[in-house]
Amino acid sequence: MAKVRVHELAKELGITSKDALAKLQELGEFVRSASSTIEAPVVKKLRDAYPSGSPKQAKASAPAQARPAAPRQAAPAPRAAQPAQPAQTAQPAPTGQSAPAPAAPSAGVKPGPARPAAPAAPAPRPSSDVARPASGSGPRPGAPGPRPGGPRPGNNPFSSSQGMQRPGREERAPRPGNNPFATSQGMPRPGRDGDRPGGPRPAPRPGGTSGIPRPQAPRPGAPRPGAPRPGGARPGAPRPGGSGAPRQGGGAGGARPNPGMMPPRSDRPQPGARPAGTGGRGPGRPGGAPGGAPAGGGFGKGGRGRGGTQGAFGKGGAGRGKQRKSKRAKRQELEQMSAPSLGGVSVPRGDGDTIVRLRRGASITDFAEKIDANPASLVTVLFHLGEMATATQSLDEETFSVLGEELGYKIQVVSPEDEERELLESFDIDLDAELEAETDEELETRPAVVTVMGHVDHGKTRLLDAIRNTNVVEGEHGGITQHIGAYQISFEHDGEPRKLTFIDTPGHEAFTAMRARGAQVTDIAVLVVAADDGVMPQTVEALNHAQAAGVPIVVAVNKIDKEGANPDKVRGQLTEYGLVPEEYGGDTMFVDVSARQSLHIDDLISAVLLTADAALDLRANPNKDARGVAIEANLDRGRGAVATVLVQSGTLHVGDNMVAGTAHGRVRAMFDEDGEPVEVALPSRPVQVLGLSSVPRAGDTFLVTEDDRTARQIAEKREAAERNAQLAKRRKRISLEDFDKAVAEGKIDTLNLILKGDVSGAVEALEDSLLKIDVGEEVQLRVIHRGVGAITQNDVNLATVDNAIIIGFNVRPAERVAELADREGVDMRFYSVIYAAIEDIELALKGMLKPEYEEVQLGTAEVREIFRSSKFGNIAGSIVRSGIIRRNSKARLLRGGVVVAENLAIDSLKRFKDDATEVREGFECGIGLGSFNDIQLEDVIETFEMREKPRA
Ligand SMILES: Nc1nc2c(ncn2[C@@H]2O[C@H](COP(=O)(O)OP(=O)(O)OP(=O)(O)O)[C@@H](O)[C@H]2O)c(=O)[nH]1
Repeated sequence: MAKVRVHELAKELGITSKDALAKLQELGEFVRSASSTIEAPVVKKLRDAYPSGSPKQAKASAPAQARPAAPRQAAPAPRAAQPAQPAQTAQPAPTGQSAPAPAAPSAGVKPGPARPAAPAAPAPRPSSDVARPASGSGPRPGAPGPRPGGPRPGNNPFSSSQGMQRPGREERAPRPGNNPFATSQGMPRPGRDGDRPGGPRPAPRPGGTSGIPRPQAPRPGAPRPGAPRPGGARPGAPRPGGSGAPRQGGGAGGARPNPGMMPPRSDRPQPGARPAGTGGRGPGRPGGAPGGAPAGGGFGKGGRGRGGTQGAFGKGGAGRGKQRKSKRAKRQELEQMSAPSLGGVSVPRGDGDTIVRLRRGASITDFAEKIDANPASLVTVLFHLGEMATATQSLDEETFSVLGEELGYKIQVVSPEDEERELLESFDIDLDAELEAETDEELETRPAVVTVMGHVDHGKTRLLDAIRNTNVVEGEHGGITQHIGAYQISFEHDGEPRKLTFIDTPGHEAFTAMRARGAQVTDIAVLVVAADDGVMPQTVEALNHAQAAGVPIVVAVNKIDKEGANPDKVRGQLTEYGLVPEEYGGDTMFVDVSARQSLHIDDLISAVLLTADAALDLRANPNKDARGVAIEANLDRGRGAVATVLVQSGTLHVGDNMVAGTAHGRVRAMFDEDGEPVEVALPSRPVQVLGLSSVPRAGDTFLVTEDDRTARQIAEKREAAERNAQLAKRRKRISLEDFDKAVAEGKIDTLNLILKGDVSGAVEALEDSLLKIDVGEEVQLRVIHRGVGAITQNDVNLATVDNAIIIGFNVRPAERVAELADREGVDMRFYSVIYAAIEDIELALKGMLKPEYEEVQLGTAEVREIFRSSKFGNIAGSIVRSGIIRRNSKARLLRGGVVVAENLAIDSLKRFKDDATEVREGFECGIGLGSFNDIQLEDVIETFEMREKPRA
């Protein structure tokens, strides 16, 4: 006679399979699942337990039986993930709303009692779940394991959670990650759930714990249970394999065994690190702890036997199963011990402190590469954390940190400088280590590199010419002098020939542009101030740039030949900016010169040399592959990419393989500033290089590699990184709103400001007032630059380099500067009232500034025709009357000048048959307003967007 299965017997007795299983467990019979067959003696035992077939008896006994399990849950967990158990115990707590208190622990142990209680629960449940408790009171036909409430995806490797169907997914609010228009691709931020309209989402739990929102307890399986995950508030977040509460049996040794709770592979012991295992492992062992029903959810050893009956006899079957295991299986098992199974995939797990460094804009594939995981598995894990991303899609820092935290890794998204360092390290090139390893013997003196800066028309170009003509030692150059971006002169100083390199691109534009790329080229700055004009806004700007870069300054007081020249006034003025002349007891050298008349140019050069000798250690190792910076570059019709590079260390030879930024190639030829061919270029030597594949940017670093392949690969990697970084949204540096966050995270402790105003008095007043703000101990306020006039590209560059915020007082950005600031993520603020600026800064320092938004109209369109589509609803054939109509922008509908519908969006936008992103004034288009269909002829569709409001 065929052996009877648990569910059949349960049916016969008029109880649920679950209750039958619970009862069996209580009776000391270890049965794996409802579909397991049981031996006659066991059948009898169960029959005896239900003489009248009343399920009530079974239910009544359940809490008592569950109770012993409770201490287990509370017991200190031996494994890292086990402390996650509180989530399980916490889970049932809300169940108590509808079930008696003892049911709480039992829910984690044994869902039996919880389930009957559920029908009384008013909590919202998805229909399938609601149906299930109802059936729980009577025999459940044909439930050989999976519950009738729906298929149990337990054994489905693609299933979202091993054990249970995931509740209420479809009724959840769309995750931001799935929204292609979302501003961040990220996960729900900490605390965001609370902000969500309607509060936390109800997360009906499958399997009968009733539809209660998950408490914001540490997720079972979270590596650090004490630390709630940033996304921890996602109530309905899928649970990793077998994780706690949803699988009611998970809590205490899988007291309610169920195939759905089994790990994807029956022979794989669920690592203790995963939640269900926390309960399942120990007590699941045959003859285990109190309440320790074996074979818990397939985690216990007893559950490993193939047939259902083995389960009923516990130990024996398990033992044999173990013996039969092959070495390979054992190895796999071992591997799995450290590989949490989240959503049916196994991923190598970190210990919580393992640091993984990723480039900005890195993708899942990059992360997978670092932890030696399958990218597809990580995609699945991420999906289970509520975020959808492809393997190659760039993720932001927060998404990575959530993913990393789940898997036990600390993710560090590295800065472009670190990124560059790491990129080179992957080619076994460590420039820092290389420099550090250089001994004094290897280092040789190199010429100083000088940049000339100053206000417009104060004579920078003229001075550079004058200096160039002072090239007295090697005066016999034969070629035609040409501008290549830099030149070198030889000069006799103290009876010794000395060389100096001048960057021939006057002004601080080049200077900051290079600094913005992380290239520190200049050793010394010559600040040119016209003696007849005195200190002017750009003088101050230049000075600030040099000081911010920590570069010593020599002041050239120019145009002393002019009438009205007052060099002393210049000295006095600059003293106010911290440049105190030597003759006044300071340490800055001032030299009065006339560029036009070439007066005292020698003195100026001597002053530069003296300052260099006094302040700088100008040495480099010439005996290695060259490293340096591209100063400028252009595409020449005949010669291809022509780049002027400055060798900073090593020696550059014709024939070397080099990579400069994203350009690479073999040095075909080199020329100096006189157009003369050069074979080798030593440190501090600027040369024009031919042979690169493309044009590098000013400030791109270059280096010589052993072979052309390495050069090419570095260039390609840089290009890819750049592309990724672009994709990973624009760089957000620091804004007033997130200043406090950055401080809290320890990223910054100083708020750098650049102040620009219409008149100097206002700027000074603003600065004075700002510096009076009491900012407390932890943060500092620093004005790194102040000036009069429009906000320039230089201001933005400086803000980029020094992570500053630009305050514009009665001034606006110059042309294209706003775009640049936007691209670089520089926060610019405009004010016309000083106290408003002060108030904002103060609020920002206290972390209380919130952005304000205002509506800005984009355009209007008049409806001329209505197309009815069964698929898309009504489409408004319209003509754009003003501005532009942009897809996905917000919209409202006006009829006769009256708003008839708000909160609409341009859901679809077409020009004839083609999709359009935007349609301009005067053009016709088809507009779909989503599900809104009440469109009439002559209606006006008005579109607008919300923009951050500039503070007055
Ligand atoms: N009298 C006199 N005029 C000078 C001297 N140096 C420069 N100039 C004049 O000042 C004007 C501006 O000189 P530039 O060298 O072009 O000044 P700059 O600072 O390079 O100017 P921008 O490139 O516009 O920033 C020219 O007409 C020069 O001839 C000087 O020492 N004496």
